[in-house]
Amino acid sequence: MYHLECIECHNKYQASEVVYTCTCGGLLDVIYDYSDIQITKKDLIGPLSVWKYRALLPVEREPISLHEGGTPLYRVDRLAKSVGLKDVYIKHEGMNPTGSFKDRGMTVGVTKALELGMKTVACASTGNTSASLAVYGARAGIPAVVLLPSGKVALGKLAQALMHGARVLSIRGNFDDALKLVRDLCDREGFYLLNSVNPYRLEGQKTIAFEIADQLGWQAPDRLVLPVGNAGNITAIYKGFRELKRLGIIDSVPKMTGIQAEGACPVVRAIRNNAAMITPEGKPETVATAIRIGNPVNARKALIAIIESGGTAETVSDEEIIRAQHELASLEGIGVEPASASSIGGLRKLVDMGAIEKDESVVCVTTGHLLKDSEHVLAVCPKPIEIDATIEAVRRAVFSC
Ligand SMILES: Cc1ncc(COP(=O)(O)O)c(C=O)c1O
Ligand SMILES: N[C@@H](CCOP(=O)(O)O)C(=O)O
Repeated sequence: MYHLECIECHNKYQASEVVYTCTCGGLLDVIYDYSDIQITKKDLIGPLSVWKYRALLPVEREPISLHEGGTPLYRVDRLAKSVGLKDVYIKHEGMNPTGSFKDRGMTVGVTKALELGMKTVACASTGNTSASLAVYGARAGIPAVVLLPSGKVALGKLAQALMHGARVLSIRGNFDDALKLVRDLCDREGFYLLNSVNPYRLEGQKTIAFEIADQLGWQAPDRLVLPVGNAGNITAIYKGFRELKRLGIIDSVPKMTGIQAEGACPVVRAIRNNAAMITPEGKPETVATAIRIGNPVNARKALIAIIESGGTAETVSDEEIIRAQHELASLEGIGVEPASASSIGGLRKLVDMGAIEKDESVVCVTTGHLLKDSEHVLAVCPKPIEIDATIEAVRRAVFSC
């Protein structure tokens, strides 16, 4: 049993209602009757996947699934040494079916759409959400409409949305404008909104916490570091860890640590200013297009997650993001898109500042795959060396520095 509840005024809504925010404007959470959920570590033996944790997911029907979740948790000792820590892991969400963590949310969200009898799904996106919605919409056999900020979406993501048959609208405006428009469109046309303001979508994403704890032998790391854009993922993962603690499966919740780009950092500013709410930024800008967001819809939930857990938030420059992306790729063989690399850049910066203790165990979430944004890769890496097709030319090119 579960219902929706406003995080501000605690007004309750039935699970069967199509509602995204409270009448007071507050964000909603899915609240379970936890006394009804009798799961122990023994019930959770078996291969990882989102649907392994079905007892903690708000869905009754057969899921629309492409085997999402079950992503690797890599121990990264060379990176750890380089930043000055002992225990660092990467949870590589780029290994999901469409190459980002959004699939965890969409498998639950699109399944919920069918359960609620919705006929069309829609979202605004900086790229990954739309790629995932297009794929899961196709899998479910229902139309998807996606609104993207014109000229600011990585080609790999755009290609996914197009190939999987979404109706792709390129908006002359930024992501925040597109989100406002799609919310209006969904209200007017009865489309099902699958941005992270939809609390059911975030339920899928909380399984990142379940998997990390599962992979660490039912222990939480001391700290979780991840990029923050629309701020849904940090709140979803925090909820996941809190639920495990409430059920007695883990003993502690990690310090939730959000990283934003310098040019799009309303959450970091709010944390620095001890503010209860963010001040939206009108012109967000960063090389990490996935987190080029000035008015994160889940800001209130994210601030609560960071403050309650004893975490923090920090910015990284575009140069730091690109350096971290190179470092993770070359030191550890893990290829991620720029937004994801911000968590590594942020980790280094926080260690240098003394804000992370040397003996903390840290999991960085890398949210999207390197190949999502190959134009960026080609722009920041050296060009291939073009030579004649002779062994002499090959040897000269191999051995010259
Ligand atoms: C690759 C990637 N990383 C990070 C984020 C930020 O996640 P959130 O919006 O949940 O804060 C996004 C998009 O939202 C993304 O696509
Ligand atoms: N980076 C996101 C932005 C939208 O976030 P959402 O979680 O609210 O859907 C994207 O990939 O579009």
